[in-house]
Amino acid sequence: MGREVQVTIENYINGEWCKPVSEKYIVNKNPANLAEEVGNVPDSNEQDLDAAVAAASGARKAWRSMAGAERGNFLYKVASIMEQNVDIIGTMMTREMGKTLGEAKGEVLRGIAILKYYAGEGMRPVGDVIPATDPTALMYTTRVPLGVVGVISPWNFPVAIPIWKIAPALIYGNTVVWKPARETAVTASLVMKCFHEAGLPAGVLNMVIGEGKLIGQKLTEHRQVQGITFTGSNAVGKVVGQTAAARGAKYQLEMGGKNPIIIAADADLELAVEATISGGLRSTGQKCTATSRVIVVRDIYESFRELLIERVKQLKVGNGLDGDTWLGPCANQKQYETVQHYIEKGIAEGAELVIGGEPQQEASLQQGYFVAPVVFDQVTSRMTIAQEEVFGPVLALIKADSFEEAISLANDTQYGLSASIYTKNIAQALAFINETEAGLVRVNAETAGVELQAPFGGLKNSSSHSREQGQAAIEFYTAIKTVFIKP
Ligand SMILES: NC(=O)C1=CN([C@@H]2O[C@H](COP(=O)(O)OP(=O)(O)OC[C@H]3O[C@@H](n4cnc5c(N)ncnc54)[C@H](O)[C@@H]3O)[C@@H](O)[C@H]2O)C=CC1
Ligand SMILES: O=C(O)CCC(=O)C(=O)O
Repeated sequence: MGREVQVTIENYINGEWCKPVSEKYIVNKNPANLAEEVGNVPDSNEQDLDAAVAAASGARKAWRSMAGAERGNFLYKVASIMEQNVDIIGTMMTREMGKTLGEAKGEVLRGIAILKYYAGEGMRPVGDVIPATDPTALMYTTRVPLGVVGVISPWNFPVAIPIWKIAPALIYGNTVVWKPARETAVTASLVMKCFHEAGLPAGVLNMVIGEGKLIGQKLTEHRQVQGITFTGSNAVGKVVGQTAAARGAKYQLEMGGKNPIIIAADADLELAVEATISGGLRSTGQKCTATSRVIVVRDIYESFRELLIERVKQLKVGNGLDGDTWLGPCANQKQYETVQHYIEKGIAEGAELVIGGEPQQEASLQQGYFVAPVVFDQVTSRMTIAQEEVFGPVLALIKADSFEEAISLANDTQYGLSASIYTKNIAQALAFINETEAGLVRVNAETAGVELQAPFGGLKNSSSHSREQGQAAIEFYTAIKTVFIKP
């Protein structure tokens, strides 16, 4: 690939592709090769956002008045268009944020499955009939959409996360203003193109690209936006929640994790090592559900550690478009610097860096944000790398004297998104399920791996205590209306 910019993308407002009012653009580069410019993306301002919110407000009435099945048909169409573009969207995702092509295409397929799932929601029951105290009356609940929903999405799952927010918002009758992460806005525009080609009525879904602290913040503050759904960092999530709450808007936050895997004394070590690697290092560790703390019971600590290191040595770091690459680069400069910061912090606080972290020697890797996957040994729960979200290919090994101590270490964090255990002992598995403070608990499976038909969300500081995906999504995107009819 040369230095030339590949594409210039635009905002999508009221059914049309629009230049940003500022006419300013930012260049997105390939994190695997910074010489490659992937696209020019709009640097929008408040006027672009106002136009998008006005379009979404204008489209509300007609969209919510349609039958659910009719709204569902649009989502089926989007899914079918996306099915024809899996390679294009997947390849762009890899070029724009670095994850391997296999993972990127897998994510597009997941987006398609989510669209189909929510398309079907348009035909499923809403509400209950509730006996009224007056036997001649009919009392029941129905659900109404919130109105305009603001979707603020991150760069780590640039297709699946926005779709798991946009699809339920639309099927339940809301209109949407979407602010994708600027870092993956070209991929976002390909997703938007699928909605456009499906013939969605003008204004129902709008996309404005720009800096989070401007467009995201203004979207959150906007009086004509009735709900805000956010996935990203805890620092920004807190501000989004406070801003929305201050003006009485509904909000939903999915934020960080510091997810533990417990390796019990009776675990199948081969399987546990595979799950640790897959959960911790796939997508270069940039998942909110990524395994970052590996809590191993003393009896098997040494054997597990040796197996893990041997296996990590085999992982091939490289450009995600190359077929033999297992691990791509960090997605952007900020993320790369964050990972370097935590590696230095881990060493400074006395953890032993057993493998990884060193600069890449291969010439082809010098131009990107590559980090060799890291395993830290001798980590204690009070160290920064055991407490703060790294969001990179860094595993922290923590030794537990007993199963009980392993659970208490697992819970020793402000976060509570996902947690897993490897054990063959049913009593231990049940104790883990009962006592672990996490919204997603997995036995003999890795910490990552969210299923679209099941509720997803965290405890403690990982979320605003709401749930996304599956039928749980209806709770955020609608309000209950209780109806009483007397003949
Ligand atoms: N839970 C998750 O899946 C994710 C977690 N993160 C965490 O966040 C860290 C930093 O990554 P960032 O990309 O900087 O995350 P971020 O929280 O800044 O970005 C997430 C989204 O929020 C937008 N945003 C930024 N400032 C905003 C504001 N003031 N008001 C409204 N929206 C705003 C961004 O443009 C993006 O669309 C990562 O190292 C990781 O720890 C990042 C991405 C996803
Ligand atoms: O584990 C997954 O598949 C989903 C991860 C996720 O939701 C995130 O990183 O934001």
